[in-house]
Amino acid sequence: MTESDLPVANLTPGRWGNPAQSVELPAAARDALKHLGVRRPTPPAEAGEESGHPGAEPAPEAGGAGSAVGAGGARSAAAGGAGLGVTAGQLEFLSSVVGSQHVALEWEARWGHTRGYSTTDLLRFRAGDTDDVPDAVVYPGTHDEVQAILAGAAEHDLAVVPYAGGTSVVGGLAPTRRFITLDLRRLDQLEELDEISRTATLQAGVRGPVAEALLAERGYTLGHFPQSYEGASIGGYAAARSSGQSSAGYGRFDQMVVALTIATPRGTIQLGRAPMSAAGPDLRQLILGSEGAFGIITSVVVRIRPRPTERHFEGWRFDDFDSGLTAVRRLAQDGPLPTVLRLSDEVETAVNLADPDVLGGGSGGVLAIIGFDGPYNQATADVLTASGGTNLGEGPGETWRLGRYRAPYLRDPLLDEGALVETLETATFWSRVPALKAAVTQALVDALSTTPPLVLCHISHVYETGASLYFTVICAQTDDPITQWRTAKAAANKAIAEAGATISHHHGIGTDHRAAYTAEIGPLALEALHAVKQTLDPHNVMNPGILLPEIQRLS
Ligand SMILES: Cc1cc2nc3c(=O)[nH]c(=O)nc-3n(C[C@H](O)[C@H](O)[C@H](O)COP(=O)(O)OP(=O)(O)OC[C@H]3O[C@@H](n4cnc5c(N)ncnc54)[C@H](O)[C@@H]3O)c2cc1C
Repeated sequence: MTESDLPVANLTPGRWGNPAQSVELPAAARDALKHLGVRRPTPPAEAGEESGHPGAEPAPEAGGAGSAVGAGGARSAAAGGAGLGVTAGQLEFLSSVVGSQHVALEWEARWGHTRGYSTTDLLRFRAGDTDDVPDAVVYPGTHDEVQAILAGAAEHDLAVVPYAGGTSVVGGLAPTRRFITLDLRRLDQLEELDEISRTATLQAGVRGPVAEALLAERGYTLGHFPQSYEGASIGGYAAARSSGQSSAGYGRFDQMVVALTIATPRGTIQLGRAPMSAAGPDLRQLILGSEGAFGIITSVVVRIRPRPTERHFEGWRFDDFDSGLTAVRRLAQDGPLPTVLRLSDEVETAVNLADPDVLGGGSGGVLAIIGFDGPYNQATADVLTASGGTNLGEGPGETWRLGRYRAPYLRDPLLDEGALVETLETATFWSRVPALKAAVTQALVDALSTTPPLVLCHISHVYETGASLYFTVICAQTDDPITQWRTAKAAANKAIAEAGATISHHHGIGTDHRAAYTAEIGPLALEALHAVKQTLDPHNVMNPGILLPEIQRLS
């Protein structure tokens, strides 16, 4: 099975993954949770029930995103009457642009576009928290429709949140004002494939597996495989500077983008006339990572590569994280890099390996995974051997490859059992990696001292000058797990800032990281970004409070 065979997961609100493939927690994991003091919480409130949010109408009988896109969405809800989140004038405007059948006001569609998939988001779903529910969900079908909505948004007093796959884990879909959601799923085309230049023009709503399948038909791959691959979309990858598990071989998503089109409230901008250019600053980089604050990316031109005819994955053992770190740094700096390069620390190795004998007679150590899209490269293996690594063969590599999208499925059953489980990530230069890892781990342990946590860490994105660190935290939930996590996350953010690292390597900023981001870039850089926002979005209709703190709106 390869990525182009995987189906798109139709995510349900508040629970990760393809509902048809939910996973059970292994019995051994349940036992392990007892050692962390994890106890099953009292049954959660029925998610999706109304809780008096000012814009919420009584839940209608059926509907949902699927039926909303179908016939009669706006008409039927409008006929339903009182308490709609949008005014008649706003509804008339939206319907005039996209057609009333592409405006959904039903509760189920709006609830299904509420927030994203951070653990805090999931806990708020479980608590039935209806803050952040959009007033309407609109499904534009063309760039021009997106452009027309943004151009008229201020006049109709609408704040707009673009929604691609909905997998944000940083509060990127929860703005600071009431809003409508523009779901881009109808922008689902491979517009052009230039085999001579090896580029593909993909619309923003194409989901990861669909992009791979469309390219596979022509013998190509994008090579972008984040762990959210089953749900996330091209537009979201670009807007949040995503990085996939094969980044060592294919690069980050922002490195793949050669051109893009963005609709802003002031008009359309097209960037990228050539692969590289000395014509001033690279404005593509201003839009990549802008998380909808300046406008909506409607299509991107990405570099593509021939589909590999063979793939190899294998596991390697190192005595400890430090020796593994030296090995992956050597590969990152002097090569040859594999396509996938991943190093788990001692705790992550112990937690993830059901069979510790994989590492050789229970002697401890840490696990590294390397993968090649294409022929096996013995020179890579030679560097690992010279750095003290032991080749464990294909078994652990294949286990990782086959389970790579399943790990996030465990979060919901863990939450069901009463565990708090969440991830965070950062990046720094090689010389600072050990201190950063120690500082973040200590901050989490201290902040969660009443529910002692397991803190797992791995490296899976490497550069010549540094790497990202990805942490997973597991502990017992307190009675207020949302505050519990926010406190721990604040401590981790502080440790990241004090260590001179970045608040995010690939999850982005959203609302959760906004304060840390503004501190990271400083007041002058923030002012410059606000000036860009003021120019492209003078009435602040785009993603208010996401990425940037809100500024005063022009009247
Ligand atoms: C289980 C899980 C695993 C994950 N693993 C990874 C990983 O391995 N690597 C990684 O990089 N990320 C990962 N993420 C985070 C997330 O999947 C990425 O940030 C992804 O890029 C978001 O894409 P999306 O299509 O879901 O975007 P959305 O969540 O819909 O949107 C993200 C942000 O961008 C804005 N936006 C969306 N589309 C556009 C557009 N066309 N133009 C302008 N703004 C837009 C949204 O308003 C929002 O602020 C993971 C998330 C989960 C839940």
